[in-house]
Amino acid sequence: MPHLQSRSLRIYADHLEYLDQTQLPQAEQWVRCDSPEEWQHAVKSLAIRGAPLIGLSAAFVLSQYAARHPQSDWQLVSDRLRATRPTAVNLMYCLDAMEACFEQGVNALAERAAELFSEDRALCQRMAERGADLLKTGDRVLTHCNTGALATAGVGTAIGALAVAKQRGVELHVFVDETRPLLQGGRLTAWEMADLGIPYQLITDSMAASLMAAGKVDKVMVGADRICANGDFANKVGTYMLAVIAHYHQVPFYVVAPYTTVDPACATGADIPIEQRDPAEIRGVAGAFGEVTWAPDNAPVWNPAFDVTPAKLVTAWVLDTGVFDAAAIARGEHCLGRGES
Ligand SMILES: CSC[C@@H](O)[C@@H](O)C(=O)COP(=O)(O)O
Repeated sequence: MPHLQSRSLRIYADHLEYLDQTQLPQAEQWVRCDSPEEWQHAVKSLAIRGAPLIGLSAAFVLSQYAARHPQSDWQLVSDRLRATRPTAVNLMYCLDAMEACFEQGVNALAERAAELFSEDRALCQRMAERGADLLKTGDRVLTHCNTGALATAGVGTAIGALAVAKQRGVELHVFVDETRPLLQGGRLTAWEMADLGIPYQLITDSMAASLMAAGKVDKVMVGADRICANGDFANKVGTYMLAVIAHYHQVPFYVVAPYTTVDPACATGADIPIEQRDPAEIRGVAGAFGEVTWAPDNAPVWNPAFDVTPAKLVTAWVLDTGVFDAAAIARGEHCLGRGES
């Protein structure tokens, strides 16, 4: 029996198992992870993905490594884990928390990782309830990428809000952006909507503008990988485009995230490091779910995994600590909750 479990992670005393998100929804395959190297491979391939889940799984991998190798250089391993994906700051948050326990030894590390896991579950619930307060029966909500239970220890971020609304009896219709190039929407969010029993329709990312022009979208809700001091935020590439068209069509645009995604050290979006990925993902479909190429071999590619949405396009930032408008963000109120849980 695992000590701790979420929709996509099982924690045992000396190893973890993850639900391989590259195989979903065709197969629900749990994979054992015994080492930092295996974890890095899983995270780079997006078998483990989503800002909170990346950070939480890293905390357990580090604690289990430390228990197995009490004499080795834990800092070196933490540095390697930290460098695996650069954009989502939750990874840095979790590793900072773990490094602060190095001197207290392996038991303290295991306890800290478990605390981070329980904390994330509670943060999800709080932000999801605040997000659900913004939704009413009949709302047609457009979302991007995957922000549900698969990506966190709890109900999720933006999808968490949809799930809580559904539990309250609020009847929604969700438009799911397919989310090119790695199809987190088409594969994972569509699967989670069906699991939650929320009516949805899948669209390609390029259909969002005409859907809004047709008056079919009431709200946009997305997650975040890093929120800056000025409210700019990084999220899955395509989010910025959605924010621009939502602004043009006067559709409210909400970002839902835990305080662990806020990075007060990033003054503006220009400070966020954006991950560049394998050109093969754009030349066709690449990854564990298959490989088909349609572009010319070696076609030059630009493949950023994330983009930055400027604060001026956001209607409100829905955090576990509160719902913040532009004036509250300008006063830095979203940064105040950082460090408290
Ligand atoms: C958990 S929600 C926030 C984000 O992590 C999510 O929207 C996202 O962009 C995930 O990107 P991914 O590359 O799939 O890890």
